[in-house]
Amino acid sequence: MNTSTPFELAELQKEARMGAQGSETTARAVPLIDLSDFDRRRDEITEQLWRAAVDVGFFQLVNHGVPVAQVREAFAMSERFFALPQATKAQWPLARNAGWESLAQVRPSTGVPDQKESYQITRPRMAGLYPAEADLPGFQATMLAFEQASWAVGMKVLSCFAEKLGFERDFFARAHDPDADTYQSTLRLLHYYPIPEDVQDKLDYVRGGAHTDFNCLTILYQRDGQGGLQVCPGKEFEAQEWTTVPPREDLITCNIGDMLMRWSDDRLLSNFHRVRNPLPGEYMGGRYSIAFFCQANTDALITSPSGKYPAMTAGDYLAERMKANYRRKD
Ligand SMILES: O=C(O)CCC(=O)C(=O)O
Ligand SMILES: [Fe+2]
Repeated sequence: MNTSTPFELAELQKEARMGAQGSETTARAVPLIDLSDFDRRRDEITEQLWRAAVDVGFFQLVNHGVPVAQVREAFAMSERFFALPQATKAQWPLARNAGWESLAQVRPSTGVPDQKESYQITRPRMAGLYPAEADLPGFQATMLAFEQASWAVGMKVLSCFAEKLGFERDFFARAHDPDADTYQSTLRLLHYYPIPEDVQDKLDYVRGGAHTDFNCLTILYQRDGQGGLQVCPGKEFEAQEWTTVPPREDLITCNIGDMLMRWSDDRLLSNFHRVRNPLPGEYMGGRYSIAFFCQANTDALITSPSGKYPAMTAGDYLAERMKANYRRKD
């Protein structure tokens, strides 16, 4: 664990203290919220989302409108992508949330690289970063459709938070305008490497280090049987008790990110989460997950109504967080 906290943002100072193993608890549950019949049930759903967001900061959505066939298709494409040779993927190096990296993300909580590779799609920044159609037929179209479907779920949830915060219903949809060239929401394909046999009984718990997300809201897809995700609610971060988030392919896991925490004056708290290594006897193969980060457009000004946080554009905010995560590449 890092003992010094050489970071300026308050979020990063907190994060640098979250690298310990902590303990696991089953005492709290991840709230499950049904989005079916959304327009008619909007008020009821808004109350449920708000309670989950305020109490725990993470929740799962069922009947969210993204067909499970589409989720499976996205995962199948993701597996095909990561199966490409390293040298091929290295042609699309990560820069500003677009492109591929392997073992490059060092979370401030752990100081060691996450045991994963990832590929990020931030639409306005993708020139030269997609595989050729001949090499991976249908990849780009599948991922762009999935990005759009995920954006729609994210904006539905954020529209409920907007109303509770006293903003216009479409406040966040405008701040995440997908047609603007300042758009910076990101679809991230993740692949945690399979655990080699010779270290299976020597693992520490870190596969992906503890962190809060930098964005407004995360939409996360997991695969049945590929667990490991754990969360620690923001308001309980001192206790460092972690709860497992069930990996179910029909659910979307959501968590509040730091942009929304600032925008809501800390009424909505971002939550720490991590991916722990499998324990002896658990599945030791690769873990695939897909995240969609609702990140306000670069020119959106994140203000804190009480003045607790200085106003900052979402572009500057994200750049600062990225710098702290990819220090070695600066
Ligand atoms: O892979 C996961 O389940 C979590 C990924 C994550 O937290 C992230 O990329 O921010
Ligand atoms: Fe995350």
